[in-house]
Amino acid sequence: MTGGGQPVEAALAPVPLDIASKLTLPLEEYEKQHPAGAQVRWGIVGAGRVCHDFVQALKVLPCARVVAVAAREGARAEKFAQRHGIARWYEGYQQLVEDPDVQIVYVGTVQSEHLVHATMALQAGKHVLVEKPAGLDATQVRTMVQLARAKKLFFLEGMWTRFFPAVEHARHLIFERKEIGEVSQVMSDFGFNSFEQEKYPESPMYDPQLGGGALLYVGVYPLAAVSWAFRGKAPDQLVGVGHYDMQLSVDMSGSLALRYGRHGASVSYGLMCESAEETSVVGTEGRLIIHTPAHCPLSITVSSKKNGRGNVVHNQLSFALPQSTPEIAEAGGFNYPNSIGFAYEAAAVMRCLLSGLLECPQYPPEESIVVAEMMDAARVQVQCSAKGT
Ligand SMILES: NC(=O)C1=CN([C@@H]2O[C@H](COP(=O)(O)OP(=O)(O)OC[C@H]3O[C@@H](n4cnc5c(N)ncnc54)[C@H](OP(=O)(O)O)[C@@H]3O)[C@@H](O)[C@H]2O)C=CC1
Ligand SMILES: O=C1OC[C@@H](O)[C@H](O)[C@H]1O
Repeated sequence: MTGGGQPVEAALAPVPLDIASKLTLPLEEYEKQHPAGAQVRWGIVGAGRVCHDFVQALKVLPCARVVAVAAREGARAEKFAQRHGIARWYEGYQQLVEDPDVQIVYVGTVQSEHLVHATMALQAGKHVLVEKPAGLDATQVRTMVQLARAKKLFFLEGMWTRFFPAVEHARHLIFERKEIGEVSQVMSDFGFNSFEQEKYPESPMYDPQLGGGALLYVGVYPLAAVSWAFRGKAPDQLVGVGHYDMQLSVDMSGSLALRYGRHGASVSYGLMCESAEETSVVGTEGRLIIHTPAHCPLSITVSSKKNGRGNVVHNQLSFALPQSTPEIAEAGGFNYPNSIGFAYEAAAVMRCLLSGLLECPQYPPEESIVVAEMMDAARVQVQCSAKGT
């Protein structure tokens, strides 16, 4: 698309990971690059908490326009539309994906429904940004990727972490400036006390039928972090243990070890308590820490190794979030930490659409599949360990 909102016709080859960091731009620069008056018209599937946060973040991007929202119940969609000044609302998602004014659909529904709703949108000829985890397993993710490619439509799993300037800069320092040498070890964790925000046991977060559980909700983040540090490669080996809530049959925490040739990674995640939430990438000549909250980070420390054990020089870098607006405050702020940072992901998506790219170099579909495969492997291991088999 060259502006003006025509559908993307040409599928372009995915951009190699190496140039991902060259797409890092301050938000104003994204806007300047767009042709005058260019707009991307979003439709929102779901009227829950993350949909609210995503729509709030779009408000800092002049190129973004939300034209419609849909919920299972009309009254809920209507209330959401009124709150955010959205022109049209629908009862049921099908009508939204058929709305000719919608160019890209944001799927923010419960995890078990991502495949259903992303497929619905792609079948209707709409580009798709689907919340993490894209699917419940690798087969589901492959199905969506294949469909998007067959229809020459944009598809991205909303692994929003990738688009935070802190992460894009970390990748630039590691892979282009080779600041820490060869990546050798990665440690990443994400845990929070879900009982503070989710009703137990009613919340979808604890319902295996709705895609609940620690691995799919939070384990996906440290696994995706390990994945970028090892350049999207699949690990040679993955072993893991974890804890299950036996009454609900849902996983509540896990610890995984991964081997990549002679290199390795460790990952832990859980829904029962708040962890330090850092990602640490250790190389032969230094290390880089993505500071907490590592799934939506604002700072990193690069440490260069000098001669002699323990002799390192640290350099901390901070990246401010986009500035909020009175309009955002009036609509009730955000439900989740640093959600205004959804603007980075949305800006990158719109930049792709406006320049005809059907896949985001920051998180190519192949990598979503690799991460889903890791989760498939982890699930088997964690289940066995939890059941003592
Ligand atoms: N990137 C991020 O930082 C975050 C991502 N997420 C992800 O967003 C997704 C939704 O999470 P969140 O917004 O917190 O959840 P909510 O419970 O607030 O919203 C759930 C949404 O799912 C829809 N839905 C569709 N079918 C069902 C069903 N059978 N049962 C219940 N709900 C259904 C609801 O639809 P309707 O409105 O039509 O009633 C609602 O919009 C998850 O994939 C989660 O992992 C969540 C938080 C932050
Ligand atoms: O992705 C997420 O899913 C669960 C949320 O509670 C968490 O904050 C988040 O970012």
